[in-house]
Amino acid sequence: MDANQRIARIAAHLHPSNVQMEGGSVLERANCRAKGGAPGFKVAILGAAGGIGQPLAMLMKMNPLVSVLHLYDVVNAPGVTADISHMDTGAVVRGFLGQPQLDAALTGMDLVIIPAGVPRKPGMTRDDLFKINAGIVKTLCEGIARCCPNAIVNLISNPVNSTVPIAAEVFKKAGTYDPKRLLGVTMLDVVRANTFVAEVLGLDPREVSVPVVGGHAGVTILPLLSQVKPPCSFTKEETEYLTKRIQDGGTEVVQAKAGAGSATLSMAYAAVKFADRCLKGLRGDADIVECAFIESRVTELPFFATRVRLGRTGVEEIYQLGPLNEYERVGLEEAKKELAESIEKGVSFIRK
Ligand SMILES: NC(=O)C1=CN([C@@H]2O[C@H](COP(=O)(O)OP(=O)(O)OC[C@H]3O[C@@H](n4cnc5c(N)ncnc54)[C@H](O)[C@@H]3O)[C@@H](O)[C@H]2O)C=CC1
Ligand SMILES: O=C([O-])CC(=O)C(=O)O
Repeated sequence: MDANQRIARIAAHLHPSNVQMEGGSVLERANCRAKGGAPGFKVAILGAAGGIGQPLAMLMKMNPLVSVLHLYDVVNAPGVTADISHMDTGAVVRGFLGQPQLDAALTGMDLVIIPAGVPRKPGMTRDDLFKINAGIVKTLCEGIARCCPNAIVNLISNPVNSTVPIAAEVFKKAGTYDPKRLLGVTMLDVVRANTFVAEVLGLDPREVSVPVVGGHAGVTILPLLSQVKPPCSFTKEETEYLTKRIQDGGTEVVQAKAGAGSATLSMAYAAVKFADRCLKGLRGDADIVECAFIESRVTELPFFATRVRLGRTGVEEIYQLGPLNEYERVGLEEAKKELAESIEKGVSFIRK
């Protein structure tokens, strides 16, 4: 490239219309750069302009495993894309606005993260979001089936206990379903459990690991405090306090935000932590074990969150629950009752 060409290119970059949106010549340049850049994974965020989406996009732009980052939303995708694209990290960022650009956003992706949909307000349950979010997840998953059927999907939109079964049914209908690649994100429950347990034990949360199984709503969130690492024991009061605090962590934030939404920053942190583990699995790293809500035979229910091993093909091993104490056995029965209904609601939304 000679000096004139370089200047023309810089000038084009400075022009306001030069936000890297789908369909322009800048996209072609970005494509060239992406090819010449560091090898890495292609990641799309659907709902990238939202409360979770924006910090999630920022943190994914900082992830060295990502070479291309597609930001899709039905509003404000150009603004968020322009902003994030100025970060001097490796990933090339492109924005996609509205349904007509969904397919372009998804084509070629290795990992799709979905935080699209409405959040709770005080007094609502996650299930109250079903009416709106079920349709959003359906539409987005139809796009994934069309454009990147082999991508790993990290589903964040609530109610996760129903949206994951919805996604599975959409993929089955399209003939693209692979249960190893569909994961409901329950990482925030683990992140909260690690934090609250560490507080009680007087430890650094980074030293604590709490398996959280079941699902992602109220009593379906089942922390296995008998399996905490490092090994420890809790009094009955501590067990009850911790279990309830972990189960109600989302509501704690919804109430504190008083109508301005639900957890966004801690969720973006948890989503990036989880996505990074999925990418490391895809890369072939060994011993990548995390909790996720997936198709499972660990219980009689078709979906259940447990610890899973992630690898090149997604979920490569699903771990059993391990020994439960009496408190956890009672909690498990309660969790399964509610979970069964939420799963059925999701399945019948597509099969109806
Ligand atoms: N799995 C988990 O642990 C958690 C899940 N959530 C859930 O994540 C979802 C998003 O939460 P927030 O980011 O706080 O909400 P938000 O309202 O701030 O953002 C949602 C974004 O989705 C976009 N959107 C709506 N319809 C869309 C469509 N058809 N295609 C693409 N984008 C679309 C909106 O334009 C908006 O930018 C909610 O359902 C919330 O309940 C929230 C926290 C934790
Ligand atoms: O509570 C909510 O509505 C959002 C959520 O899932 C969480 O923070 O765990």
